[in-house]
Amino acid sequence: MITLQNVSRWYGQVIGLNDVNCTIGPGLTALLGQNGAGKSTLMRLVTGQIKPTTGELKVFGMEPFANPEVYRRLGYCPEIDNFYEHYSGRDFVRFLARLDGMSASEAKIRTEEVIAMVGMSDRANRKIQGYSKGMRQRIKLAQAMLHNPDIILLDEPLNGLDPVGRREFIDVLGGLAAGGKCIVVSSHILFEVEQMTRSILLLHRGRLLATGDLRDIRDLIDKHPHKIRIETDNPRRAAELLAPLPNVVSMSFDRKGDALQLEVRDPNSFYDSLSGIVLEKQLEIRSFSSPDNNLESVFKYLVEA
Ligand SMILES: Nc1ncnc2c1ncn2[C@@H]1O[C@H](COP(=O)(O)OP(=O)(O)OP(=O)(O)O)[C@@H](O)[C@H]1O
Repeated sequence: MITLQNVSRWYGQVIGLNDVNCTIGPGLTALLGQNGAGKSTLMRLVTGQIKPTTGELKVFGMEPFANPEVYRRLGYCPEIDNFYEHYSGRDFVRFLARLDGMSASEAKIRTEEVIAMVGMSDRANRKIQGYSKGMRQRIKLAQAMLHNPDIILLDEPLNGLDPVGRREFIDVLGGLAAGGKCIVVSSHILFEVEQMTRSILLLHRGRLLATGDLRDIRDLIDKHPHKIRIETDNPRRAAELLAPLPNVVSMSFDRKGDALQLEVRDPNSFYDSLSGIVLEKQLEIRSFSSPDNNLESVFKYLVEA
């Protein structure tokens, strides 16, 4: 549905997207990258708001810039909110349906359909100004679906959502993708994307660093020693019990003496062994965390790999 061939976009002296080649088809694809990676630039290019400086961009086989034929089949949820806050969600969506050219009765029917698709039927009469972030995202998505587009792009839709809201919204997106739509979602948070899809485009400083299955990238990361921090009242005992495990590469104590830092290979099998030891030897652990489980580490691994 979307193809980019050697697409670059410059903003004066600044490069927003650098020689990107990719195709995006039906299903849910995540654009993953840190701030400034080029995610919004790619979305603005695909939605025809800006033109590539060089290269060829096709959406449904056509150039999207200033092309209403493409716009009719695209839905877009920008990162910013731009609602009439004193409208109810239902009135807002119906108003946009009318702007889209639907008759009053068509607009009424279609509004109910899209509001139901995003699970807002029972709450859409409340004023938008009192909505949670999750409800705002749902209404934004509802209005983007009014004209039944084949491609829907959402810029950082999970920002600020609590875990329940995030799960629910991901389920709504998953449902649309399963129905054959092409859903493109940008995010800068790795674990958010992992909950959402396996299909990713990894952007870094305007370049496409990796595409495909997130699990392959995970495997690549897991080949490197993985840092794990275990907080416990007795780090020495923890060290004694964990040192014999085959995947532990190194260990050090935290200066305050209440944590153990480890480097392990194959973190999943380490976690399996850890839970066995905790139960069998009654090792008390307050918390454990993996400072490596973030996007920066992914880039570090990929760039250095
Ligand atoms: N209108 C603009 N004028 C000048 N530079 C821009 C403009 N828009 C984006 N850029 C630059 O292009 C690069 C890519 O920005 P872009 O907004 O696409 O990244 P992003 O991944 O969406 O990041 P963010 O999550 O911060 O929006 C950045 O270096 C940014 O500063």
